[in-house]
Amino acid sequence: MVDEGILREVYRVLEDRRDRPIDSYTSRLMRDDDKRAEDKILEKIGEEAAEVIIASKNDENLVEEAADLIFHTLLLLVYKGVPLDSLLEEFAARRK
Ligand SMILES: N=c1c2ncn([C@@H]3O[C@H](COP(=O)(O)OP(=O)(O)OP(=O)(O)O)[C@@H](O)[C@H]3O)c2ncn1[C@@H]1O[C@H](COP(=O)(O)O)[C@@H](O)[C@H]1O
Repeated sequence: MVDEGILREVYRVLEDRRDRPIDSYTSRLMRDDDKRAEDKILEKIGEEAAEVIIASKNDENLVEEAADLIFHTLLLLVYKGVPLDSLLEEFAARRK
């Protein structure tokens, strides 16, 4: 069983791609070029959200599509400089 530490690990890689860009998918998304980085990431989130809806309706690939949506949302948070702990604290604060 994989534990949730994988999310922290991936987050750390994304912060590294932001701070020390290489030729990779996430570094490219976080770089301003012909399109602004933020717009590229937001566009991906829109696409992935639509794919989650389709996957759910068709009962097909829901886990994969949800992972894509969550991944690109994490990428946005990284790009905006939000620490993972802020997200985790927000969930913890909502816990009743
Ligand atoms: N978890 C992911 C991950 N999930 C999804 N994706 C990418 O997100 C994209 C999903 O977009 P689509 O489903 O629209 O597929 P696509 O048609 O290939 O999309 P486009 O590339 O054309 O936009 C694909 O290119 C996937 O490869 C991811 N890319 C990277 N990671 C993690 O991020 C880390 C850093 O990635 P790199 O920047 O590639 O090193 C990796 O080590 C992984 O742990």
